[in-house]
Amino acid sequence: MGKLVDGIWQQAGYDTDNNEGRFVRWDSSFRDSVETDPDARYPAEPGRYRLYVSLACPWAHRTLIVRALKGLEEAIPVSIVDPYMGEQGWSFSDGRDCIPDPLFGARHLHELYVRAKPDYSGRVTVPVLWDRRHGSIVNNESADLLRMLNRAFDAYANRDLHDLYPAERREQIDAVNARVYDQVNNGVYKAGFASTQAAYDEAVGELFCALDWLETHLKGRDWLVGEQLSEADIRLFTTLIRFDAVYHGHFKCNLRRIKDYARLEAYLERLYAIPQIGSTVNFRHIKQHYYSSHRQINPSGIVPAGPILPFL
Ligand SMILES: N[C@@H](CCC(=O)N[C@@H](CS)C(=O)NCC(=O)O)C(=O)O
Repeated sequence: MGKLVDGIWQQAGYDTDNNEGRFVRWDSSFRDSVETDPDARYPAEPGRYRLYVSLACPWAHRTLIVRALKGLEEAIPVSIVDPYMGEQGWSFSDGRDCIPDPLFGARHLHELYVRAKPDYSGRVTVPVLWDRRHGSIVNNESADLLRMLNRAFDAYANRDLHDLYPAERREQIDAVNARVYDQVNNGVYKAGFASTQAAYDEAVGELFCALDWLETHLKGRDWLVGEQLSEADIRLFTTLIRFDAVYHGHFKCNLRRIKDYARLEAYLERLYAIPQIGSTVNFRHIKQHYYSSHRQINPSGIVPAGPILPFL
């Protein structure tokens, strides 16, 4: 595990020492947008952009779901990193379900970051949307990428899909996203990487409080906001689907499993049953990545056999 400092790769874990044992997520660095306007710096064009993802990563997973729901597989090709994130960070390999980098034959994802910005300093994360024309990273923030994939590429989408962020629901979606991001999506990481008991207790308490709230919120509802799937559901799904298999054990989020929440479990199954969503889930990469990469919390790197789940 490491990061780039002035374009040079260095070993670096997550710094919790300066935050009383708390894991603090960094801000994404590349925040440009692909637009429908043909005169924009990054206009939507088929084949021009490439998405770099990990099938293990819940943030990257969001983008794969919207890409599949919209039928953008041909317009936006994808590279899939190896699930093991080792000393060189994310790497490309010819492992099962991996897709190497055809543009530069890169061995590691950090090579792309340096191509985009030779003096880049920061963590090297997925997802990444790469622009072949300018030879740069357009954006590496999944929340932004979801919005782009939702509308900007409509001219090249092979499937009709309703707006996942409709104007009349934005306020509600933003409110749900804010809580789900802090206490659930990032909440599991705050619990898993906490380096003091107090920081762990705080994160786990907030996480299960939020899950209890979601369980109540889903009473009489199929979706988090409104009458149809929205980006809020996709953002929650990628954490829920990993929960019982990884976060419960590896990140010590073990007060309950999703299986123990009747409505959340039914909701998770409803989402998983959507073919374009279910087909993006890869438990082999998910379990392999977390258990083998985070040696600070699982020194042996052993990937557990279970649990036995309906999805696995
Ligand atoms: N805010 C970013 C977070 C992305 C992120 O943290 N990705 C993780 C994988 S799950 C990563 O690439 N981590 C590499 C590292 O920690 O060095 C987003 O939502 O896109």
